[in-house]
Amino acid sequence: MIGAAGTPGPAVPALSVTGLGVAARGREIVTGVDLRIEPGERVGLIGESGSGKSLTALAIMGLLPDDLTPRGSVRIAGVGHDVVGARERDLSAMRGRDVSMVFQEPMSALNPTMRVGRQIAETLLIRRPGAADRSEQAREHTETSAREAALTLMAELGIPDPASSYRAYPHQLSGGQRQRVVLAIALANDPTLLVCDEPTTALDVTVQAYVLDRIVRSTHDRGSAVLFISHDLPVVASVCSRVHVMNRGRIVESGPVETVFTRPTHPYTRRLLDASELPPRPSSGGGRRGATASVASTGSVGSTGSSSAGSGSPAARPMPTRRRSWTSPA
Ligand SMILES: Nc1ncnc2c1ncn2[C@@H]1O[C@H](COP(=O)(O)OP(=O)(O)OP(=O)(O)O)[C@@H](O)[C@H]1O
Repeated sequence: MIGAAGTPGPAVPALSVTGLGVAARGREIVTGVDLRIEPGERVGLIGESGSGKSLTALAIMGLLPDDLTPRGSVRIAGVGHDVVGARERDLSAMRGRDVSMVFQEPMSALNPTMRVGRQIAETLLIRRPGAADRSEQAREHTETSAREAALTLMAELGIPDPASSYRAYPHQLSGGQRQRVVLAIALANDPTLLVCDEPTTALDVTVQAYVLDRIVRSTHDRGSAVLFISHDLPVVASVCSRVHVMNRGRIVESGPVETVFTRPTHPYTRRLLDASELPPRPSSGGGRRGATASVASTGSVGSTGSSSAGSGSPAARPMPTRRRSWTSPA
């Protein structure tokens, strides 16, 4: 395990999930999920549609709908309570401060009637301890610094012309720009853990590479751990160092991306890989054509570098750019 600064990390994991289950009307949909993510580490969660990835993510965020019941344990570094069974007040304090989430569709995470810069600045203000109690003058100063911090974040995430984008409403931005605003909100308080659920699936492939690159770089710079959910295996290969494979609510295989994607042991993982756009494995018979292009050519995610998260380079490994919609490998 390697910490964000390239030195052996502390014993406390960023995320520790033990025996997580999610039940609907007594029927368990997610069962016995164990996950551990070290500080600064990026870990993928893959599996076909309906395998339970999103429910796992929502349970980690304490965001399950009322008709679903979690069990087991979800601990996040710096949070003094278990997420499972916590009060809504504690969960809401935790979200945005210790853990943030980026969903597939940015519009669902943004307030359509508020300027985007204001939405980023408010996240900074709300989470700043004591912000509401300060004198008017001190508060004004805090608001000015929040605005400046929001502009800096927007520039960091490659939102063009931050000063004028700050004043834009969500509908005035492109999908890729909106997702970068969501990312800015998610990263505003340097969360311990960022959960990404198909963060680039709705984006055009060229924008996708750029947004992925920003996710990798910005979380690396902050030492934030990432749980990265995707059905797109090349994307997972480009972002993550370890991966968990989920099938029918259970994790069936886990390991370093390089191992799982080249020498899978579970038949379900093999089927997933065979249906993916990853280059053929030596043992897979070579029936599939491998993708040839790498995002390295765009100077983006996965150009070179170590496959270990937080080891100095934010990049993981080359990512083939050809992609298609997921279909069940079964
Ligand atoms: N509120 C609910 N009540 C009952 N079943 C649900 C509920 N929400 C989700 N499910 C079921 O739980 C299973 C897992 O859903 P989940 O959304 O976690 O899958 P997923 O792996 O994220 O799929 P996708 O990649 O399509 O998002 C699915 O069969 C889904 O229909």
